[in-house]
Amino acid sequence: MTSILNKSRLNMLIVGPGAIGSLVCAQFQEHYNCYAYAHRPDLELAEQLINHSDSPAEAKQQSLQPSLTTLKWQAHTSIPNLSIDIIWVCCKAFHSHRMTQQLLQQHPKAIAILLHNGMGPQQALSDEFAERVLWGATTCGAVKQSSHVFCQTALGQTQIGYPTPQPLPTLVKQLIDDCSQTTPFLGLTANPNIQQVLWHKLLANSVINPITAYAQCNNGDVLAPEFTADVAGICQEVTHLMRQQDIKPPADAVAFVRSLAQLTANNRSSMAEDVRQARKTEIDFILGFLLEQARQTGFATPFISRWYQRIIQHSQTDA
Ligand SMILES: NC(=O)C1=CN([C@@H]2O[C@H](COP(=O)(O)OP(=O)(O)OC[C@H]3O[C@@H](n4cnc5c(N)ncnc54)[C@H](OP(=O)(O)O)[C@@H]3O)[C@@H](O)[C@H]2O)C=CC1
Ligand SMILES: CC(C)(CO)C(=O)C(=O)O
Repeated sequence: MTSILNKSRLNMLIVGPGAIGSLVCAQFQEHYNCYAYAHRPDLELAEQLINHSDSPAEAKQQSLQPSLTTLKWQAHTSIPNLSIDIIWVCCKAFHSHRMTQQLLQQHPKAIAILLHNGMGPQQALSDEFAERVLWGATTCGAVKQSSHVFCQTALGQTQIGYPTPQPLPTLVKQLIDDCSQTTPFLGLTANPNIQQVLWHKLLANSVINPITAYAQCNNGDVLAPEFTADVAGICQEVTHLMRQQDIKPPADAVAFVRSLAQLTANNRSSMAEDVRQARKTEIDFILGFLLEQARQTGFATPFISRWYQRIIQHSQTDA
């Protein structure tokens, strides 16, 4: 008999019930109670996730029918005194610290798993809540298709772990185990070196996101000769900062970033979309975070500084 069938249903709270939040709900709703944190009173939850068994492009080519998953989540405010076991933090990086801090205080049994892009809130929350905070990074992709529908655009991997090596709580091991036995939406795995995973993702986001946001182009356009010097310059600065933090950079940082740009060539980065839709970007948690690291060590970062300024001048900055 599987582990899923042996246990009572646990309560999960999804903070930021957007694209990534809908994947978390789809992944766990059969065996866990999924609640979406209502950060505003008029929040309407999406009802469906369109999921292709393969990449959407491949599915289209092969005329595969997408599968539809009905999302069974409820708004959290309607259930007072609910005891939460797991908090999935799927909001944007600029909401993460305040929301997670508040919810971990309100739910003293809960463990938070942070899935947003960028860096900064992770360390601050671990400093305050220690082993109640797990760090995560996902290569899954999802977008909003209409007001009540999200679409999974990439079936990737979601890695979670503690920033310093220590055993995962039984409950978290159970989640990973359960995921491996059901339809994969998140591809959840444990990684004892999650800091490295997050820094490598930060490297990619430091190059692809600002360039695509500023030039309003697809990820693949970052490979164009006009950006070669910027790609190399940002990579050189980020890898220097990684080494200063004792994080091992990819063997060839430029090749690493270029291969990700190639892999996601027809996609638009999250920052490109945020700028296009005049939404606040996560620049302060990507290049802003790196600028703060550089400031602390006195390392000059002309490429990071230039691209940070470009995005700040180019985008909306309100909360
Ligand atoms: N989508 C993707 O493919 C990927 C996204 N990521 C990262 O995951 C994170 C989430 O991205 P994504 O799901 O795309 O973003 P979405 O915009 O789809 O979702 C964010 C959600 O947060 C909600 N929100 C707004 N304000 C608050 C608040 N104060 N407290 C809590 N929640 C709030 C939004 O609701 P409202 O309707 O009010 O705006 C929305 O439901 C980001 O860091 C992103 O970079 C990482 C990899 C891939
Ligand atoms: C890896 C990349 C650039 C994929 O689009 C991403 O994480 C983002 O858009 O934020």
